This record gives sequence, structure tokens and C-alpha cells, in this order.
Amino acid sequence: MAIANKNIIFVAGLGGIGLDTSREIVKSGPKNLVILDRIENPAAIAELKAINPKVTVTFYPYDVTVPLAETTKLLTTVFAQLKTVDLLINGAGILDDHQIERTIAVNFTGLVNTTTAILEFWDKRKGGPGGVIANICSVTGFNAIYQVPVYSASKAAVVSFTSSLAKLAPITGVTAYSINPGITKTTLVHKFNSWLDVEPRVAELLDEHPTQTTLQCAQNFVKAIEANQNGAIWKLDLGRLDPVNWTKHWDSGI
Ligand SMILES: NC(=O)c1ccc[n+]([C@@H]2O[C@H](COP(=O)([O-])OP(=O)(O)OC[C@H]3O[C@@H](n4cnc5c(N)ncnc54)[C@H](O)[C@@H]3O)[C@@H](O)[C@H]2O)c1
Ligand SMILES: CCCCCCO
Repeated sequence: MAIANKNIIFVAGLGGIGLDTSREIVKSGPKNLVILDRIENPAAIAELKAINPKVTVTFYPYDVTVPLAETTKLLTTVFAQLKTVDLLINGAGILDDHQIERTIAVNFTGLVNTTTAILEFWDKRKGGPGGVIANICSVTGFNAIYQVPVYSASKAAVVSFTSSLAKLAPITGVTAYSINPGITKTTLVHKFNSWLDVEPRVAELLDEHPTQTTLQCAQNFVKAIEANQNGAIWKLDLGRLDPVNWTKHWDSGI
């Protein structure tokens, strides 16, 4: 998908990975970039507008843990503004294995609800135009950082959900792929709680290994958007962009 002249909704577009990705997206000249995020950062919005004045950048406060009806109401406002939406990026995530229920609520349920809500507008069975969803999951969704089993499991859940969305595309008209960064230098990973404090030094230990910058991640994120490959499982690690070939161990047959 060429980003030029498209309408994009970016949930969590102001975070560490999010803001650098928003910067790279704006450079590619979409018609509209609508950022939905829990954090408000008017300076960042102003900066995005300044990067490319031809792009209309809009912000709406959004907490992905709100009831589905509230998400649908917000999307109704966004669609009234944009008329059409080409790409939804779901990027909200927290990393704190002391917050078990909130981790699942944000990282999994929030992504599922936002996806469910936009299907109201996109589902071709309802006369919708279809669309594209890019879900920010994680390499920990493939192989856990086992000291944060709740976070890792929440990311495995969204990797799985995204793969199912892609297989459902012939029915819904909505394609999907997952964006799976490796360890990327943001405040999220600076310090965080392990489950039951099994490893209080988990962040320090990870920091002893190679990581990537948010800019490297963002530049590869845009390449994945442009590739627009339904069902792709993209690994964005150590400054690289690589497709992951998922091993099939069982087939439902349907
Ligand atoms: N940094 C990494 O190493 C890494 C690796 C793989 C995946 N990820 C994922 O990338 C995404 C961004 O992470 P980051 O490293 O930039 O961290 P970050 O903390 O800078 O960004 C998290 C983003 O999620 C938003 N968010 C959190 N809770 C929310 C809620 N309830 N409603 C709406 N938005 C909410 C935040 O406002 C922020 O924009 C997350 O989903 C994270 O799990 C990060
Ligand atoms: C340093 C731990 C990073 C965990 C986020 C990967 O999704």
C-alpha cells in the first residue's frame, strides 16, 4: 500500500515506537493521519504537522480499554471526518507483569475491540469497502521473555488473532498483518516488573544484548505498510525487516 494520499488511523501513534513511526508515515504524505492515544502531546502533533504541512494530522484521546460501544462512537466521529479509512494501526501496549488484568485488557482485549469496532464500517458483508489492519504485536509473541509471561502471552494472543483476521479476509474484505518489533529502545523497556518478581533485573539483563532504535523500527514499519502483505508476520529486529514463516503443527481442515 502506497502511503501517499491514504487515510490512516494510528492507535498509540504518540508512543516511543509510535511517534517515530508517525514521523516516517507523515514524510510519505498520507492525506490524513488520525492519531488515537491515551497520552496527549500537542507538541508532538504540532511537530508532525510541521514535518509535512500537506498532511492533515488529527488527534483524539482514546483509551483502548473503554467499552466497545465507546470505541464505535469514536470511530463514527473519525469516519464522519475522513469518509474513508485505508489503514488502521493498533499499537497500544503496556509492559508490567504486576498488572495482569490490565495487561490483557490493553494488549489483547483493547486491540480486539478496536478491530471489532472498525469492522462495523469496513465489513464487506455490510456493504463496507474493506480495509487493512496492522497490529503491533511482538517477537515475544513467538518466543516469550518468560520472566514476563503475562506480557508475552498477551502478544502471542494478538499474533494469533492477527493471523486469523488475515485468513478471514475473503469473508470480511479486511486484510491484516502483524508488526513484531524486537527489543527497541523506548521508555516501555527501560524498567518493568517481572511476574511475581521472578527476575527483578529483567530489564537490565535484556539491555546487555543488542537492541534497535525507534527510528530503525519506524523505517522498517513503513516498509511493511508499503508491502501490504495479508497474513505477513513481520519481524522488525536489530534494524532488519524479515518475514517469519510460521510452522504449521495442526490444521483444522476448515
Ligand atoms: N519497545 C519494545 O522493545 C517493543 C518490542 C515489541 C513490541 N512492542 C510494542 O510496541 C508498542 C509500543 O510500545 P513502545 O515500546 O513504543 O512503548 P511506549 O510505552 O512508548 O508506547 C506505548 C503506547 O501505547 C499507548 N497506550 C498504553 N495504554 C493505552 C491505552 N489503555 N489506551 C490507548 N493507548 C495506550 C501509550 O499511550 C503509547 O502510545 C506496544 O504495543 C509494545 O508492546 C515494543
Ligand atoms: C526489554 C523488554 C522488551 C519487551 C517488549 C518486547 O515486546
